Amino acid sequence: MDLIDRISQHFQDSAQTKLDAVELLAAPIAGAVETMVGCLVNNGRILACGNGGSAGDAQHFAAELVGRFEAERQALAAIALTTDTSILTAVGNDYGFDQVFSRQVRALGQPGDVLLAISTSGNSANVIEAIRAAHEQDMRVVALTGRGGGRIGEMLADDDIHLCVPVERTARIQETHLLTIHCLCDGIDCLLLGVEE
Ligand SMILES: O=C(CO)[C@@H](O)[C@H](O)[C@H](O)[C@H](O)COP(=O)(O)O
Ligand SMILES: [Zn+2]
Repeated sequence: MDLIDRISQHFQDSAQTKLDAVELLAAPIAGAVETMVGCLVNNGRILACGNGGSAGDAQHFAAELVGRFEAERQALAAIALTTDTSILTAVGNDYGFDQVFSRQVRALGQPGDVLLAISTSGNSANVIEAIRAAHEQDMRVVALTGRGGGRIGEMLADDDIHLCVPVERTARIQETHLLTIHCLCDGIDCLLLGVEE
């Protein structure tokens, strides 16, 4: 397969993964939008975490809420737990890397806040610990996972929301996570502003 063929295959696979997932994910994404808007209008905050590409996704989401997505609106309260290198190194060094997000959830999270937990495998220990801390703080969890959901899928509470991309390949899961994040941002704007397009 030459490079052009490989690139074409990536585009085909990515598009197909998204098309295959829409039936499964549309309703729970809408539920996640309602949960997030309910949190935000009650002065709650959305905390977001993940590793590697998913750290980038957490930051992307927070940027679109604090800044904006497509429509002009008020700033919305979202914090990526992946950005403060002093906190990440201090907590990682003193308590272990598994605690880098959970410690921040315990510091910042309040009842009624939402944790956006992102893991393609559903098995990252620091994301699992963050979910555990969120439950202790009476926060709701919206989990973006893949590959069947892993341990995260098994630990979610009944009123949490699981958005699991039903494929194995990390790149495809991440690409569908980003689309999902844009659907969340669009849905939040739609409910807050009545944005049509
Ligand atoms: O972006 C990629 C691979 O596409 C990597 O940086 C990937 O995010 C990292 O290996 C993460 O540590 C994977 O963690 P997770 O998604 O399984 O929770
Ligand atoms: Zn990646």
